[in-house]
Parts: sequence; structure tokens; C-alpha cells
Amino acid sequence: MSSQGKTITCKAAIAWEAGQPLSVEDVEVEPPQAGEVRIHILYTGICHTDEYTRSGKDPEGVFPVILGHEGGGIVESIGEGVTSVQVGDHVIPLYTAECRECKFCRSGKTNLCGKVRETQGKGLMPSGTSRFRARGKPIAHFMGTSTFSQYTVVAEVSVVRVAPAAPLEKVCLLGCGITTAWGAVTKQPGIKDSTVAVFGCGCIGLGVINTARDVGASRIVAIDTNPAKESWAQKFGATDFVNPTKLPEGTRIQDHLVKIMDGGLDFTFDCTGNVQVMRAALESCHKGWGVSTIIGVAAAGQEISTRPFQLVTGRTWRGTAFGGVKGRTELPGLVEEYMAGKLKVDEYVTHKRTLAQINDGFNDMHGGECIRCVVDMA
Ligand SMILES: NC(=O)C1=CN([C@@H]2O[C@H](COP(=O)(O)OP(=O)(O)OC[C@H]3O[C@@H](n4cnc5c(N)ncnc54)[C@H](OP(=O)(O)O)[C@@H]3O)[C@@H](O)[C@H]2O)C=CC1
Ligand SMILES: N[C@@H](CCC(=O)N[C@@H](CSC=O)C(=O)NCC(=O)O)C(=O)O
Ligand SMILES: [Zn+2]
Ligand SMILES: [Zn+2]
Repeated sequence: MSSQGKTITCKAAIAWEAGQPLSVEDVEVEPPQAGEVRIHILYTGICHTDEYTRSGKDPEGVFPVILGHEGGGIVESIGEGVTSVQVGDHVIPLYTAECRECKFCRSGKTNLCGKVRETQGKGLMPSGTSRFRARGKPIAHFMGTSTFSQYTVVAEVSVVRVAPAAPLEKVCLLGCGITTAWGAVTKQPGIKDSTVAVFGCGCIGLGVINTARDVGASRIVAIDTNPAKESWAQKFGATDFVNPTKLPEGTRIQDHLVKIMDGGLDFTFDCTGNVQVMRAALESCHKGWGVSTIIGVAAAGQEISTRPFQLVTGRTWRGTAFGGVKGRTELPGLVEEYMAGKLKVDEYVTHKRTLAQINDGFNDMHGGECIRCVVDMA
């Protein structure tokens, strides 16, 4: 019997309170309203940003909530007026929407879309309500995606169809980490034949390293406090590795890099979310032209600082969300690149868990050996 138009009861991992483990239990998922899509989520990655919000460090964190934003699934039903996806389509939910109509989308200057961002940040659908209920209470959405539920509802502008032949247990990772890293490098002009430093060698940092190698960076210095990341960084294309904790006492990483890199790097990337590291990444840039990109997400209350002289003397500080990628336009092509063997995805999957084991997946992330854990939502 068809579930279309009916509320579905399924399992989801609910974060009832900040700092507590997720609770896998029944959730009621209402049918999609006009302009919405209900998706049967088959797989989801766990990103460091899920942990950031679960832990209570996200100033936008709302509880109770269903986290998750790196998913892959199949469209179960569509609301009135939805035209860009159909029942049965294989899709990836997008935490950075693309409406193609708003001021941001039409600007040609950014991938940030204004259509649903305000309600998304409050954990609500664009109508200002939630489609999730558990224990008789409304449960908040997260990043417009909530992929830690077997069924989720997203806005049509927040979902993209991908090739049905692509394995969802792999391409779900294109919903965040790998795509962010790919975009952060490919949309930054000038990396070919330039020097690059990457701070933090998790999924994001390794993706930046790998893409920098693919676009022809001349030298790629990976920096991580975890010695186990050296071999990972090399495998993904780093030419050098520096562990800041192994430098002589009193030597700052930025001073070391400026010294060994003939005045500093052409491009640096923060992939840690630590504001001291963000400063070091900026100050490792070459005077006159170095560009530092912040990708990491910092905890509530944290602020970046440096001497303004660093900028006066020609360094640029910038940041990127979802790598500047317009998901509905660009993700199908990235999936094709993966299918053609031109984009690494499988190599990032170090752990696999079931939905019942999702808290172990979060623990995996803290163990220092996990690049990405993929959760089988069945
Ligand atoms: N802007 C955007 O669109 C996106 C941002 N993010 C953010 O990017 C960041 C990275 O994500 P992810 O790769 O999943 O995270 P990981 O935690 O997997 O990777 C971060 C790495 O940095 C290392 N590290 C920690 N402290 C330092 C330090 N002081 N110096 C150098 N390395 C350090 C960690 O070591 P250890 O293993 O010991 O902890 C780890 O290897 C997060 O803040 C995440 O929220 C993610 C996706 C998209
Ligand atoms: N909610 C946080 C900011 C979180 C954040 O910066 N998110 C990134 C994506 S991180 C993915 O894993 C992002 O895309 N930001 C742009 C956006 O519009 O949210 C806070 O309030 O500080
Ligand atoms: Zn993410
Ligand atoms: Zn828009």
C-alpha cells in the first residue's frame, strides 16, 4: 500500500538535549507540503559539524532535533508543485539550497541562497513548521536535511537528483565534506603551480590536499597534531607533513612555515575549526599575495584575530561554505566525475555503522582514525 499522502512512522536518531547521545526511536514524518519532497534516506555520513551541533557548540543549535546533512536516498513522495524531482529518483539533500531566483542565486557571486536559510537556521521548514514528531512533541529539522532519519522532508530547492547507477553508500558523502573541499580549491583561482598549506587532515583537509594535487599545486604542506595523519596526507597528495606539537619549544607553526617556505605559502586552508589555527593559517601566507581560506566551523563565542598589519601587507582572509558549490547545478557532474574514476570518494570511508550504532559512529570520529563513517539507515 502506498505511503504517499500519509504520515510515516520510522526510526530516527534524535538529539533530545545538547551534549547527550542520540536516541534511536520512532518518529512520525508528515507528508511533504507544497514545494517539499519526502525522501527515504538509505545512507548518511557523519560530519564533524553534526558533532559540533550535538555537543552544544552551535549558536544556532535547536533541540530536540534530528541531525545529519550528508545523506543519500530515494524520493518517496513529492508535494504540490514540485517539478525538479520525481518519486523514485535517487537524490542527495542539500544544506546549501539553490533556488535560482533569489538575490544571492542571481548574483553569480555566491552559492549561498536566501530562499530557505532563515527558517532552516531555526530548525523549521519554509512554512515555519516541522514535519517531525516524536513522543508527541515537534522535533526540529537540521540544516534543511535531517538525514539521521529513515524518512526526511526537505524543500525542493534543497535536493538534487543524481545518477541512479551511483552507489548511495558512497556518493552520500558528496552531500558535504568531499564537495566542500573540492569546491574550496577548484573555485579559488591560481592554485596551479602554487604552494599550499592545509591545516587539519580530516575528510575536509584530505579533500583539499587531493584537489590541490589534481589542479597542479607545486607543493602541498599538510599540518596536523595527530601523527597518524601523516600517511593519510601523503596518500592524498601532500608533499610535506608538519606536526606542530613536534616543533622545538616556543616555535610557532606560522613562523616555521614562513621560514621553510621562502617567506610563506601562496594559499592556506583551515580545516580544523580552531580559531588559533585559523590565525596561524593566515600568518603562514606569503606577504603581498597569500590567501587564507577558512573552512572549519568555530564554536559559539569564538572569534578570529590577527594584527591588521597582516592584511595591510597583502594577505587575504576569506571563507567558504559548501566550497562555493551550487548543489543542484553542480552535484550531478561531481557524481559523474566519481563514476568515471576521476574523483576519490571510496577512499574516505574508514568506518561503517548501522542506525542503531550511530553513537558509536560519533565515537569513531573522536578516535583519531576515522575519516568518514557511513551509517546504513536500513
Ligand atoms: N565550511 C563548510 O562548508 C564546512 C565546514 N566543515 C568544518 O570543517 C572542519 C573539519 O571537518 P572534518 O574534516 O570533518 O573534521 P576532522 O575532525 O575529521 O578533522 C580535523 C583534523 O584537524 C586536526 N587538528 C585538531 N587540532 C589541530 C591543530 N591545532 N593543528 C592541526 N590540526 C589539528 C584533527 O586531529 P585529531 O584527529 O587529533 O582530532 C583532525 O585530524 C570542522 O570544523 C567542520 O565543522 C565541514 C564541512 C563543511
Ligand atoms: N550554525 C553555525 C554555522 C555553521 C556553519 O558554518 N555551517 C557551514 C556548513 S558546515 C558543514 O558541515 C555553512 O555552510 N555555513 C553557511 C550557512 O549558511 O550556514 C553558526 O551559527 O555559527
Ligand atoms: Zn558537513
Ligand atoms: Zn536562491
